[in-house]
Amino acid sequence: MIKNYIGNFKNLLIKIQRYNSVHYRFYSSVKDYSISKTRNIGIIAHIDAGKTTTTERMLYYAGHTRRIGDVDDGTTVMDYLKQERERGITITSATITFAWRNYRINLIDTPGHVDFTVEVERSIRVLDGAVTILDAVSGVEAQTQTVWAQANRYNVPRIAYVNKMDRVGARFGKTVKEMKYKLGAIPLVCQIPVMQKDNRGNVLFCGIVDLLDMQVLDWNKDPKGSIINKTPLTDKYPIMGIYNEAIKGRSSLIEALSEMDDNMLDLFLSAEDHMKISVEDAKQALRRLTLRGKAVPVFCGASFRNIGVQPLMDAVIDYLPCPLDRPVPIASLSGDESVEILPKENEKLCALAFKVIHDNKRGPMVFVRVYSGKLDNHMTLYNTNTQHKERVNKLLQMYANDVEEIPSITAGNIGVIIGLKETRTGDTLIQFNDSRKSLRLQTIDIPAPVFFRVVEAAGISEEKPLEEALKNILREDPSLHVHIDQDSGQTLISGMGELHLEIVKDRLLNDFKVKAELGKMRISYRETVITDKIDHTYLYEREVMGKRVKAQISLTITPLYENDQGSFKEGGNRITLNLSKKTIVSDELDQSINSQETNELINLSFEEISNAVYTGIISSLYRGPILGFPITKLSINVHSLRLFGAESTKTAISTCASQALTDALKGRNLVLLEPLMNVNIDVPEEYLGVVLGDLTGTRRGNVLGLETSGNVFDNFDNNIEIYVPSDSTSFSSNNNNDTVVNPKRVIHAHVPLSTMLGYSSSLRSLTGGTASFDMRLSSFGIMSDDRAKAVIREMQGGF
Ligand SMILES: Nc1nc2c(ncn2[C@@H]2O[C@H](COP(=O)(O)OP(=O)(O)OP(=O)(O)O)[C@@H](O)[C@H]2O)c(=O)[nH]1
Repeated sequence: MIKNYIGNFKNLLIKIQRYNSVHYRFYSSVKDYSISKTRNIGIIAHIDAGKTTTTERMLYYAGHTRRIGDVDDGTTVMDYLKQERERGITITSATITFAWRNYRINLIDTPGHVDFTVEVERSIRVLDGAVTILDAVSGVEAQTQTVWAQANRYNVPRIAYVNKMDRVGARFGKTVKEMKYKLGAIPLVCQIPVMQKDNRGNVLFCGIVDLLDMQVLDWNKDPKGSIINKTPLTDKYPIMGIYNEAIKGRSSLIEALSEMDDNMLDLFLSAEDHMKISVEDAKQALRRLTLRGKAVPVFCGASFRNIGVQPLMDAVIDYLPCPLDRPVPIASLSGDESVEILPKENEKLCALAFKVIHDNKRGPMVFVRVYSGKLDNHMTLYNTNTQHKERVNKLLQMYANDVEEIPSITAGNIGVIIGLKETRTGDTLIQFNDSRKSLRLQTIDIPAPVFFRVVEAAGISEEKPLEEALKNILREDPSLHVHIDQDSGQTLISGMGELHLEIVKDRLLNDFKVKAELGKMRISYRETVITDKIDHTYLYEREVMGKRVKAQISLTITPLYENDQGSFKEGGNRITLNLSKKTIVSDELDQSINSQETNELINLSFEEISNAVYTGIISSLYRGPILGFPITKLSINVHSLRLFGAESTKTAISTCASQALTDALKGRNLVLLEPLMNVNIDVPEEYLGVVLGDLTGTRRGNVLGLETSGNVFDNFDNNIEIYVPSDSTSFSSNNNNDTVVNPKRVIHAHVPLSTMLGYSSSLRSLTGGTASFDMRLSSFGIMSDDRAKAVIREMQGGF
């Protein structure tokens, strides 16, 4: 027995020496759970709602950590990038796996800041369900609405957690109301808060009532909140009013469930009393409705005080879907064909790389969700986007900044691959010997970057490391773009916001240790032409390596209609190739249209020729004639291409297409466009005037609407009646009554981005930190002559 023990210990030491960053854990193993016992969930919310604080508690209660990390001290497990700890915000989505009630939870913590919405979107893409955290004082904030809409786009079932119930001014009922009014959700309240007065008369949040099993839960026995005290709620309970409120809450919940769920309706009709409906039946009905996206179960707590987190973890298991509960993903094959990707281990492998992180020791870490089949260690893969063969060196399970090596990742699970050299965020991976080489899972749309900065190496010896570092950052972050300015030769890096590029700078200098300088933050403008219609034919003729290359292209350019955003991929333009195989090739001797197939005359397929034309048009759109900003808002229709003789190459065709477009725009009425942002500002009534004045004055904002937050509930046309616990009863926080104290107004406006630089700090100083805002690119608008001249002067003054 002792021998055995020593033998095992030696093995363990050998393993530790072999790979010193693998941590062998003795708690909460998460292996071998079936797909139905897996939950891939995310936490989405407004900045500072308490995502990281809540997640840290989840890890602690699941036994994954031995102490509770604190955002304010910079000791959290989830925010593990140096910049995240320093700034106390989440930038990259850390993925973490832990076990709860014998289920495996793969949890993705997502950033709340508006600059990182792409990060949220790519996480939502791979989630099966989400926990929305709301701040009980601020309620539903602007960014909550943004992330809620993102989750709607992917039909992600959600539960909600109203956090910070311990704060003065916390109002659970008002927050529930706002969920219905502002988010368009049907919130079903599953818990109500227990509030109690202390000796000094302050009302404190000290527990919750579970409306399903009618028990009072408190965490008073253990300051770390590991022990939950449960007491059945009866009419003898010492806090006045709470029993009646709970009865009202339970009957409303059962009624709402019966209105929406047929099984529950049957039970409801046959039961004499809603109290007789079992907890299990109610839970099942709630689960069915949540999975169908019909309702959102609502819970409450104060994570920072260690109250309410374990019931939330239970709710993740009870109400959020396993991969089998989700619609089967459809992947595209070449042409119009598509295939269902079944979540089964014995199917062919199909995985999506949803995140790439560069790790100094391990190299690129590719986070994947396996949709079907099984991904084994050392497998040879095929990346259908880059069309490269890739080899798996190691598979890892992540525990935030801690890892465990695993032999495989099965269908429905999330893990990390080490060893892939070319894979980027959004790529589809299959097994190398799979014949479905064009199989692609749907990827996310990435909004156009609106800021850029020049980045320069501090010396010649730093150029290579800078190039390498930028390459790695680009693989990680698809919302960043790097390109070389043709006139100045400078490298420009563009992204989604000021903070986004600030973090890139931090990472280049501190993580990648590159000596580089970054120029001023600049707005990324666009260019377009004001015209009715341009018909243009262009002849390209060159001598290339002793051979004469000749091609002719005809195209038509028209502006896109006001509401037509164009295609993301095509930079807000719409490119149509109206080429048919029979009209492409002409014999030089006989200029008439030749009826032969393309490949009989030249060595290129029709697809290669079309791709070359497309690439040429795209490259020309990338750099406009005024200041070299991308061209946008055009519809370009290429309707004829003639190749003369058999010598045409793909490069020659691309160059012809690119020059045809540039030539067509020469001497036309070209204008500069500036990014216009959709701005939503939550502001207390007393600061409304000052914020509006600032917005419509120097910031040139155009106010589209004003709403009152919270009180407009009745306007919402949603005929399911929902239960809203009163915020005015004796057990509720601080004796607030239902009338909104400090009501907030929501300003919706269109504002040029150029006037919104540094807006967070000026809004903070205008409102004493009581307002919050959310900003997204709406469109690109034409600039006035004066503004355009000023921008041209500024840009020509150098970067
Ligand atoms: N009073 C109180 N404060 C809380 C509670 N939960 C979180 N906080 C505080 O709120 C602040 C923000 O918490 P985080 O957990 O970093 O919020 P987050 O949503 O992860 O923030 P981002 O990652 O930046 O989006 C910190 O100062 C926390 O200590 C709570 O239940 N009560």
